[in-house]
Amino acid sequence: MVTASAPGKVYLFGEHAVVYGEPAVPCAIERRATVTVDRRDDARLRVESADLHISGFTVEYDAVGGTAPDVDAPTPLLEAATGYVDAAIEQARDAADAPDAGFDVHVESEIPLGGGLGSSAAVVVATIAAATAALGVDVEDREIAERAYRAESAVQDGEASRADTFCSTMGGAVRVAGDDCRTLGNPDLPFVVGYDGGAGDTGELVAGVRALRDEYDFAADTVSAIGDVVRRGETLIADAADDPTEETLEELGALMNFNHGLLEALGVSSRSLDEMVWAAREAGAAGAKLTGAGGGGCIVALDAGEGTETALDLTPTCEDVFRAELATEGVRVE
Ligand SMILES: Nc1ncnc2c1ncn2[C@@H]1O[C@H](COP(=O)(O)OP(=O)(O)OP(=O)(O)O)[C@@H](O)[C@H]1O
Ligand SMILES: C[C@@](O)(CCO)CC(=O)[O-]
Repeated sequence: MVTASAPGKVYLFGEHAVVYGEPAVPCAIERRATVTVDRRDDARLRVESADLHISGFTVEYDAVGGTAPDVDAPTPLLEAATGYVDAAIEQARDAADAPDAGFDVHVESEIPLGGGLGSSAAVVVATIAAATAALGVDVEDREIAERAYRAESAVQDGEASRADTFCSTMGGAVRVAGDDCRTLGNPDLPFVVGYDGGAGDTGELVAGVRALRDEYDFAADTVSAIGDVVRRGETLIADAADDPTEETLEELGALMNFNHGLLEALGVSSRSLDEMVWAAREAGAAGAKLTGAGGGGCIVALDAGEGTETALDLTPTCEDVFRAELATEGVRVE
């Protein structure tokens, strides 16, 4: 039995635009997905996740030959339950050259599903790390990240960037542009997260932005403008390494506000996300924006004081609010 965990993330800047090669800066946060795998004697895969909203639901199916799982549940639900774990196990088998390896997989996660905190990336990264360790192969972090990207990309029909999976693997703040993935160290940023209890469909939201960008030059320009915001923002990250000054936080916050406006223009915000963003700003946050794919889920604000937490607590559309510590450690075998 091997257990591995990997962190979720918030985007300081750059989601969606990163799908088109612009840079993005996600930061790993101390909310982790933990995956335990057990080798089986056969080639089957059994996935168990307490966090999926299909209570008591486990799936067991033949991993070889694509035999459909023998359970009475609608296909989309099944795909949601198994898709990412399945693709991650496929990557682990490939890394270990063990195409017939079967596993019992147990997933536990502190990351809300589809809420913009990178739940799928964390599950995929932790699954690959646990399963490769169980198969006795030593896989470097960069290879885990690349394989996790391939797994996400396969599930999301090729519409994924390397940002979520690289960040979850490496921890800290990272910069991703296309296949250029770098670590940026551990900025000391006072992240506050507000969660509306909802979720967005990443695939649909990414497809929506693509359609806008194809139809309107100004939508393509909006995507490029997000890239400009990121290029400006990343120059401030080094200043935020240790006890950032108020000016650094103010400028980072202003750029986050700008980034949110551009995402809003691309149609990926929602009323509840906007309400939480405004509650944070009015409470004195240096800046606030949605994080991740959008549509519903989480916002991230920068506020070293108590104001944003108090204001979000009082915001009717906000279901949960918490201070998010940077996860300096990425994936780890426990
Ligand atoms: N604990 C879990 N157990 C099993 N599958 C999970 C778990 N958490 C996430 N997933 C899978 O990931 C999917 C959500 O991934 P999706 O990329 O849509 O959102 P996200 O990663 O949380 O948000 P974002 O991409 O906006 O950061 C779920 O539908 C499920 O298939
Ligand atoms: C919307 C998006 O940019 C981030 C989702 O967390 C999609 C991706 O980068 O794969």
